Amino acid sequence: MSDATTDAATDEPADGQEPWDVTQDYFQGPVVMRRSRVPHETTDQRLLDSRGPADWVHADPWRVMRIQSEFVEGFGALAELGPAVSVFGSARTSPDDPTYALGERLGAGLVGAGYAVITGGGPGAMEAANKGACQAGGTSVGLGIELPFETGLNEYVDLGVNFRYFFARKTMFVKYAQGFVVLPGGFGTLDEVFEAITLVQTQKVTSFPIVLMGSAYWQGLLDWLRGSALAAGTISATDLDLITVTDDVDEAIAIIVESDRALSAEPPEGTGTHAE
Ligand SMILES: C/C(=C\CNc1ncnc2c1ncn2[C@@H]1O[C@H](COP(=O)(O)O)[C@@H](O)[C@H]1O)CO
Repeated sequence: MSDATTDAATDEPADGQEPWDVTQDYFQGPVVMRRSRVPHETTDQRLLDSRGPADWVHADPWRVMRIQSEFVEGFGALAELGPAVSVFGSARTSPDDPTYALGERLGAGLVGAGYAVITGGGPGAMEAANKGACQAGGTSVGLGIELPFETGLNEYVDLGVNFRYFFARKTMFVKYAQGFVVLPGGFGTLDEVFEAITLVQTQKVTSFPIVLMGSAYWQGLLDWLRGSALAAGTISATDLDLITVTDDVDEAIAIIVESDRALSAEPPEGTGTHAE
């Protein structure tokens, strides 16, 4: 669409029209422009004009809108979820691996204790926890992530949200869960565990339980945390208390239930005991 006062192709004043008055202040929201800064087109013109390069679609301000929309969609989908636990674990755990059966028992047990199960919605350990939750008749949630190799949400997800950005998705895992249970996993799982530990350790969130399942798998990491990180003074002994390790599904669930109960008995947010 072209403007009444300029020729669309050249931005010059159209025949018989007055040029833009560059002696007048030009207001664009809070911005004031004068002389050479006075634009030759209005904001509406730029919005309604479909010609020209489309590079702006890939520019950061536009990206911010997409990021914002992921938060809005995620909050909207999960706001009424009720009590939930986020379960993490390897995307590569095969259905015949004992960890898969552990994930199924965990998913079912969490449902039995009144929790929805939130996972990354992918294959492996995520699928196992969703399967257990789904088959136990509970709420099985998958927060998928757009990856170059598309895997899609596993078939046991009943409520799914697909994210483009990892950080928006990670907010949902924390915001809507009463605790984290972590099955054996690789880099993705480690990232999720350590982000949770960091949030609790720095008191950026109300403390929540982080339970690692599979003691044999996690032993090497715990040894390193004690033998290297603690020994070097990069973490403190109390930081190690932020995680619990167990092989027992009932114990993992009991830890979350107990923490949930203790938190419910605490004064509500805003009374000085919680971090913003
Ligand atoms: C590797 C394969 C598929 C990957 N698909 C994923 N879908 C959803 N979420 C994923 C996926 N991969 C990683 N994640 C997240 O990280 C954790 C698992 O990562 P790990 O490196 O496998 O431990 C998991 O909790 C997800 O949130 C095809 O096999």
